[in-house]
Amino acid sequence: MTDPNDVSALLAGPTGLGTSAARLAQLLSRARAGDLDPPQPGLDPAYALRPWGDGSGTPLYCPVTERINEPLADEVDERLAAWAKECGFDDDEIVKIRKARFGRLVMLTHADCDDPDRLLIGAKMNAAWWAADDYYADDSALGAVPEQLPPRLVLAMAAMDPLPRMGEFSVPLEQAIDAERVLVALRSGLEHMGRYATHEQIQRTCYSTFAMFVSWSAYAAWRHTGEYPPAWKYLAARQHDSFYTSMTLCDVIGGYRLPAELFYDSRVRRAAFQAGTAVVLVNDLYSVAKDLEDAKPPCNMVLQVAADRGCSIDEAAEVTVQVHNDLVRDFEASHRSLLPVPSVELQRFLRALRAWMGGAFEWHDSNPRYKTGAKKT
Ligand SMILES: CC(C)=CCC/C(C)=C(/C)COP(=O)(O)OP(=O)(O)O
Repeated sequence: MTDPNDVSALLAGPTGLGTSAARLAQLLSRARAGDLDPPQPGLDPAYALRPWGDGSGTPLYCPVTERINEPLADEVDERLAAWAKECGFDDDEIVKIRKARFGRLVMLTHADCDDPDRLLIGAKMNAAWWAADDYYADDSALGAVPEQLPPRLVLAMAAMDPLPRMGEFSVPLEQAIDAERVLVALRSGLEHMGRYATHEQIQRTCYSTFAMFVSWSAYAAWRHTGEYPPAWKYLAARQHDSFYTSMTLCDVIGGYRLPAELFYDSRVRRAAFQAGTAVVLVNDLYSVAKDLEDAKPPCNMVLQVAADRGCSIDEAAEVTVQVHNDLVRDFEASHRSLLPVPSVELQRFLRALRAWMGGAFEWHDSNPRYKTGAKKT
């Protein structure tokens, strides 16, 4: 598998002479085989204009995919499937989890980590978030019911952030969590993270998840009333329902700690939201057909724009691509403006955000989850 600008892996991959030398050797042998395309003129080689979907629309301006290592992805996916069984997912559900390739997602997005056990943190957490999203929030066929969502999310928060003991009232709560595979997955994924993360890193992830749950509750209200939001309001919800949540794992998986005063610095936070929202727009572009198949379609930027403007899906997709491309350019500018900050951790984190965007594009583009038979209207 080739990415035209994979040479940026040299800049952004794991540090260490052995790793860099191995990457260099790999790239040289691919260059000799004519396997690398030249960088696109005028672009930072870390970015490319990437055709998406059937290739007929305006390309996405997106970071390149920095690392593709299929055996590593397979290893993480194997471990993830074993864990999903322990959590209580049934055989059919495990087949779906395997197909979604969350192990491959983290191999692609966390290009600065070669350790399958650390990558497994991201695979477990993303699988658990997506399970909550599918089973509770989005997918009617899997039992998502808007009216039941907020109470279900309350238990999800309890699973992630255990309550103090409350005598007899703790017993039914613990039983309810133990009996529900999605809650077990959230709790267990976070426990795995706890083997590597500080308390502060864990709580960052918890609270960004809980903010995400507020957005899910807004969608549930909109779906329940049938009054879907205009695109601007949908984007306000997407700020916290985005891959920013997944990106809170970047330093933990990368094996370092971005100090809180930098993680929460408004400039860094803005860059992370730009990155997280950009990927979520990629997700919306790839999800249109899947979302339209639902009896009560979930909110989606393309669908909201089409409804607002009374335009076609293709036209609304173009608008979404422009918003995405502007966000990525804004991220690039944010990254550039933060380069003078003398923190190795911050510089690694910003590169990790960029790598996340590039890897997530590749994952969406190649994932069967986003290839459905539905026709565009
Ligand atoms: C953080 C995380 C992976 C949460 C899962 C839900 C989420 C924020 C997504 C980005 C997925 O959004 P959406 O529900 O639109 O995704 P699908 O189209 O169902 O894949």
